[in-house]
Amino acid sequence: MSTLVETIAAITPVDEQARTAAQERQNQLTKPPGSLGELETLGNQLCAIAGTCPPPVPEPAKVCVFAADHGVQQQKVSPWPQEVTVQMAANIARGGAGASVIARAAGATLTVYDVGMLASAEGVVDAVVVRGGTADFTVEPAMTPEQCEQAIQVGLDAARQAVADGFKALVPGEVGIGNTTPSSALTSLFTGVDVAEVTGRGSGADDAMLTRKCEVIAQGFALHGLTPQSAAADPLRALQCVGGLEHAAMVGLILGAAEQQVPLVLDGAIACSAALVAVALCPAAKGYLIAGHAGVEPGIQAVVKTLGIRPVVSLDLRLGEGSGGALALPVVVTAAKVLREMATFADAGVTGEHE
Ligand SMILES: Cc1cc2ncn([C@H]3O[C@H](COP(=O)(O)O)[C@@H](O)[C@H]3O)c2cc1C
Ligand SMILES: O=C(O)c1cccnc1
Repeated sequence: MSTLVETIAAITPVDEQARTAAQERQNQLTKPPGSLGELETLGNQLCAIAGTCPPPVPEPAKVCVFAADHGVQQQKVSPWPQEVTVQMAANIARGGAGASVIARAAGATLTVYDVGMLASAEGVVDAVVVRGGTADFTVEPAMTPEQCEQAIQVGLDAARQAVADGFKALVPGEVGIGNTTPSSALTSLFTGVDVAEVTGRGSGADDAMLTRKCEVIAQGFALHGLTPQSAAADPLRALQCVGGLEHAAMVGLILGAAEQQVPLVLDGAIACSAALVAVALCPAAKGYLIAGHAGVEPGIQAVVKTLGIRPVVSLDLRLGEGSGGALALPVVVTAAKVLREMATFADAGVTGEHE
């Protein structure tokens, strides 16, 4: 079981030579060059991740859903009662949630990990860091440094186990009532974009609640002395002060995927905010990230812009749970198959020269 420090040291940048080889192959395939658009870019990225062209087909995939509760919900930042986290974790594990259905449709396996809900839930892996979840970050740091480290380790271990079990792509998912508030806090810190611009209605906040979410985040920043500069200098402290246990676990999953050199297909605003922390900790991890979808939460846009990645699907989702990442999986698989299965001009006897 290697630690976060060892994992970061083991992550290598993706292979740019393999990306170049992939682009050359794209140009030999029986299509006008560039005609498969961003599917080509995605296929090329899969080659860079695997270090080989054509790339392996990234299936089967595993969706790892981390479930936790949030002390900041004491400030009423979500319209839903906190017990919904446990209830939904059980529902996701049972197969009845949105992400369960979408993962099934994509042929992906989904596992739910409890990293700190109010209570245990049936069918959910016990990886509890602290029962009851984080502390209210308007009063004290959300996590102790040890809790934060332990939650990251849950994600790292989940990634390693998944790859050891034969999974070829990973999707981070989450459930946690109130978790769009810590997500917006992290996204604002690591993009430098104003809190108001990256904070949305989450699971249904009205205007008054939306305003309160922004105020609560500002309060947290003031209490913990957090600025984009301090977050960049010490990303773990920012995560520990205003993040959530599931955010920390997703940071671990993302870094674990990069270490294992498998593609990591991001979900919505919450997973995207964790990706920013992972990349702040280890810039080389960026090359392994695929933006699953462009959803409704405004934070997603700020993240994909900062990371320079383009969402695969855009269907106005605002669910989380890993749903948007899972929905993108068939497209990611297709991008690999194009490079593996399309005939070249030479193979097919099609004239490749043109004016
Ligand atoms: C029934 C239900 C199912 C969900 N599945 C994901 N979320 C999503 O909504 C929550 C975040 O939004 P907020 O910050 O507004 O609480 C998280 O649980 C997230 O996974 C759900 C929310 C609800 C209510
Ligand atoms: O973008 C998301 O993942 C999201 C949006 C709203 C609520 N929960 C999650």
